[in-house]
Amino acid sequence: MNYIKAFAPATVANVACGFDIFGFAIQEPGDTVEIRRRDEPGIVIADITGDEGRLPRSAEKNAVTVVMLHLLKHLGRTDFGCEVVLHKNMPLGSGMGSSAASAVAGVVALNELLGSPLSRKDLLPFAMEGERIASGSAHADNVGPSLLGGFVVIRSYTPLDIFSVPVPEDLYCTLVHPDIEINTKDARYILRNEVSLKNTIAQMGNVAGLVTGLMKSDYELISRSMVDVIIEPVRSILIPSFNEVKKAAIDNGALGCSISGSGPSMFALSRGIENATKAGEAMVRTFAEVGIDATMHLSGINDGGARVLESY
Ligand SMILES: Nc1ncnc2c1ncn2[C@@H]1O[C@H](COP(=O)(O)OP(=O)(O)OP(=O)(O)O)[C@@H](O)[C@H]1O
Ligand SMILES: N[C@@H](CCO)C(=O)O
Repeated sequence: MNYIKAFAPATVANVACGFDIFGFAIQEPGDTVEIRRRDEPGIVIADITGDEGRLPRSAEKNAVTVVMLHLLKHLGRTDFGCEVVLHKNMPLGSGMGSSAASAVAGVVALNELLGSPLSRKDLLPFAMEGERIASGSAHADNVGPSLLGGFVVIRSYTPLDIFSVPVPEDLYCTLVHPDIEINTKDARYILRNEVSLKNTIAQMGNVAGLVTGLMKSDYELISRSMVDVIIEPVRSILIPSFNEVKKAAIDNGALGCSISGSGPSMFALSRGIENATKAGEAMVRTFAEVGIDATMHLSGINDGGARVLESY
């Protein structure tokens, strides 16, 4: 094989109460990567589309290629060379898992080109290196679901222990991206390192409630559990009209609404596509009231994750 084209989806990380431990994949948008074998060793970025020239062109600095360099080193394939074209289909600093989608598409494409020496799950630590370069933290709650699909729990980082939770079929996500930018690095920097016992107890109850609600298709329990008493109160100040947008989603039929990843995107979960549409439209209208354009993405939970689109 000489050529692979792969797609990796956007993701919603944290899912309200699960900072760094919960994430799920949506259907669209996502990044697409094309890689082509070349005779000389080394990885070269030949082109990037959709980034308005903002992303690094050096293979050591871009999430899409950093993960490939780590994988090649692990496999002892320093003789290998390829050319990479990245198609960015989502904004940077969006809270939609933009850097993660590039990293996952890159590592999946390269693994396929090399004849699939590693399983999907074994690619995770390499994909996490893309997050380290993008935000200074190798969190797995975007790369995990983008790679594996579905709703993912990271039970532990050391050792890495990740698993999937089944979700109700009629669960829909509305992801709304206001036209502003927040870097994950900055949004992590403002968090406190200490958490009170009272908030820890409340958060643990909601984490257990959300997983149980998803597994039992108990929409009421999902709704009651989409509460974040630790991260959201700090980060929501970075998003104009956060409280109004959240209220608009819930008043219009959403089960719950919170920050997607480190923001500024906000997501809502709803039972059924009609509620999800109504909630999303209300969220977009509420951002518009303060002069902010917002884009809505409506999707079921993507249970397949990244996929190879073409190979020859
Ligand atoms: N291929 C890539 N795609 C996106 N960002 C990249 C990529 N490679 C490097 N970066 C850098 O990562 C930073 C953006 O990452 P950040 O984690 O803040 O955004 P995000 O992935 O949209 O957010 P989140 O992880 O909250 O969903 C930018 O500084 C950007 O230059
Ligand atoms: N869990 C990470 C996700 C970033 O998308 C954070 O909230 O910083």
